[in-house]
Amino acid sequence: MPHGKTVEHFGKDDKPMTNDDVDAPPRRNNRYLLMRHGHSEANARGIIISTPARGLAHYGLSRQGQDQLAALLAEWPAPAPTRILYSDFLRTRDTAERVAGHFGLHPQAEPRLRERHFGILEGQPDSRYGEVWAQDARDPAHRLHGVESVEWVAARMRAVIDALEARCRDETILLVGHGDPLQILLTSLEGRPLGEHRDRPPLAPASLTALVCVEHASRTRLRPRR
Ligand SMILES: O=C(O)[C@H](O)COP(=O)(O)O
Repeated sequence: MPHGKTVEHFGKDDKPMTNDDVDAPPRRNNRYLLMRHGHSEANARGIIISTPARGLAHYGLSRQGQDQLAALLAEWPAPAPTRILYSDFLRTRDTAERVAGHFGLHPQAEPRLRERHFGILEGQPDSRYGEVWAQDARDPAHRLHGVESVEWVAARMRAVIDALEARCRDETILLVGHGDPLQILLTSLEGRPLGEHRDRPPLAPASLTALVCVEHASRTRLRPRR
């Protein structure tokens, strides 16, 4: 399959979008859209919020994140989801509920989509991600600072896809999650070494990535055409 920038007509209203990456994927029963939550209060404060104790009830979308969601929903650059699963952290729940409301769906909480647990770095400045990511590149099984290993994150994220493949057919399923877990999932699905997950361009808040799909043999980062 070719690599490079292409334009593909993709979506219920046939809006063209760019895709920066085209890979040969396995055939799947469903189409998947991966979404990072909108900009959050934790992102705004530059801190790591990775534990259910804090993340389930606090640190929802910032004003910037709410605006990102409104803009995305005004010009949704993908097929309409038929099912939405989300990490039950507040920032992802809020994101999922806004998308679900727009499409008239009832989103389902899926704890396996939660943020990677960053151990003793919880509440620390997000500048500390770098030391974990550096160690990830050396050893995807490491638990430096008590963080959840890349291997564990990959396993629980892959399990979500596997379960959906087993029970759903021909659906467009939106998974709303967090930066590291989604990057790790993509790296795993591409069959690349898990330690390379931060070699991918970072997924921006409120970004949408299509993981293809029955009809379309490509993996596509989606953007409305400006
Ligand atoms: O990838 C990252 O920078 C962190 O996982 C951020 O987590 P978040 O997506 O919950 O902000």
